[in-house]
Amino acid sequence: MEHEVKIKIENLYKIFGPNPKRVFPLLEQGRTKEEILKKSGCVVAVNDVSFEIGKRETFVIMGLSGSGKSTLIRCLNRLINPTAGKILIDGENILDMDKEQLRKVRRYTLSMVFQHFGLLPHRTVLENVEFGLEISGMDKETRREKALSSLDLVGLKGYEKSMPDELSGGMQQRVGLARALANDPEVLLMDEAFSALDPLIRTQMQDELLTLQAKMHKTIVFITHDLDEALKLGDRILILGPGGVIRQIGTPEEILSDPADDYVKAFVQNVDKSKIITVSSIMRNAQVVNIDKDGPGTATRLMEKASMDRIVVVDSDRKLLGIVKIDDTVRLQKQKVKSLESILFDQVYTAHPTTPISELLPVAFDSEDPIAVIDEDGVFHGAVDRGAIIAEVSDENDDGGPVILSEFIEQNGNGGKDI
Ligand SMILES: Nc1ncnc2c1ncn2[C@@H]1O[C@H](COP(=O)(O)OP(=O)(O)OP(=O)(O)O)[C@@H](O)[C@H]1O
Repeated sequence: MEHEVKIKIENLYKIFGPNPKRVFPLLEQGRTKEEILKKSGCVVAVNDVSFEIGKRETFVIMGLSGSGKSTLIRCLNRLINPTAGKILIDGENILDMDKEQLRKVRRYTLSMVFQHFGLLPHRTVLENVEFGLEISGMDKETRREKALSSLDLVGLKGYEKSMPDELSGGMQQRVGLARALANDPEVLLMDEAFSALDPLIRTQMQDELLTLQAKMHKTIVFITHDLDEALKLGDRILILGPGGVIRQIGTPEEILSDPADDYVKAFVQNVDKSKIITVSSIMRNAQVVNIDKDGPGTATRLMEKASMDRIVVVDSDRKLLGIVKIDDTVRLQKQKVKSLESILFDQVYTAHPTTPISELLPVAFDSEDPIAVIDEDGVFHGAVDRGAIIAEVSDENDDGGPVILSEFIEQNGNGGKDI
C-alpha cells in the first residue's frame, strides 16, 4: 500500500430520520440498530467509522445489503451529508466546504461510477462522456479531445456515435467509466459498478479495471457485496457489518488468514485461501552462500551451524544459481577444492513472490525440498517449506482447507507420502 494518505475518515456517522442527534446517547448505551429505530424512528446507517485510504490504493468497502456501503460512499462526495465526523481529502475536511468549494472537489477531485450506469439515453456515447466536462464549463474542442481519449482508454474507440441503448451492459458501463475518467479525477468512487453485469462480462471488467489502475494509479473506492470481487480488486478491504460498523480492515490475505471475528469468519469460510494467499506471505528467510566469495568450507560451516543438509548458492547480485549439499561440500574440502562450481545442483523448484500457493501444491506433494522464491530478475528472496504450504491450506479452522487437500489428493494422489 502507498503510505501517502488521500482520504481520511474520522468518527463518521450517518443517521437517517428526524432529529438524528438525539440518537447519540442511545448509541453510547450500546443500543442496537433495531432498538434505536423503534425508540427514535431513526436508522443508523454508518456508525462511528474511521479509516484512511492511501493514494494509488484500490480500497474496497464490502458488506451485506443494508450494512451502509452506499451511504458511506455517498458521504465521501456529500451526495449524502453525514450527521457527524470528518472526511479529509488531502487534509481538507469536505464537511467544512461551502457550495463552491464542494463543486470544485466534485468536478476535479472525485468522480463517481454508478451501478446502473446513469447514462443520458438521448445523447450519443461521445456526448455522454462530454457531458460532465460541458457542465464544468470546458470549451468544446478540449472536451471533445478529452472525451475521445477517455473512450479510447476504456476500449470504446469507434462507438462514439452509438446511442446507449445500442450497447450491451458491459459497454454501457465502459461509457460510465469513460465519463468518470474524462476529467482525470484523483479519486474514483465506484458504487457496485459491476454488480448489474453478467458474470462473464463482470469478470472482464474487473480485469480491465486492474489493468487500467496499473496505468492510472488513482485512488479508487470500490463498493461491492461480492467477496470474490473484493478479494480480486482490493489492495485493502473494509468489511462493514450490520448497523454500519467496521468489522475489519485489511489486505485480502489478512482478512482470509486472520478474520477479526465470527462475522468476518462466516464471510470468508468458503473461499479457497490457496488461490489468494501468495508465496511472499509464507516465505521464510534462508541462508545463502555467495559463489564468488564462499567456498566449501564456509558452506559446510553454515550448514552445520543451522543443522541443514543443503544451502542456497547465489552470485554477487544475489541471483539464484542452485543449491549445494553437505556431503559434497565436505568431500570438496577434503580434496582441497576451493570453488563450489562443480557440485552446484541447479534443479531447484522456484516460485515468484506473487504466485498463489495453490500453484505450489503439486510441488509440495512432489518434493521434500524447500521452494526457492525468486523475482523476475532471478534474485533470491527466501524459501517456502512444503510443510508451510500444506499447513496454510489445511488450517483446522478453515472449512475450505481439507476440501482442497482431499480434492487435490483425489486428482493427483499423494505419492504415498504422509500429509
Ligand atoms: N434515505 C434514507 N432514509 C432512511 N433510511 C435509509 C436511507 N437510505 C438508506 N437507509 C437505510 O440505511 C441503511 C444502510 O443503507 P445502504 O443503502 O447504505 O446499505 P448498503 O450496504 O448500500 O445496502 P445495499 O447493498 O442493499 O444497497 C439501511 O438500513 C437503509 O434502509
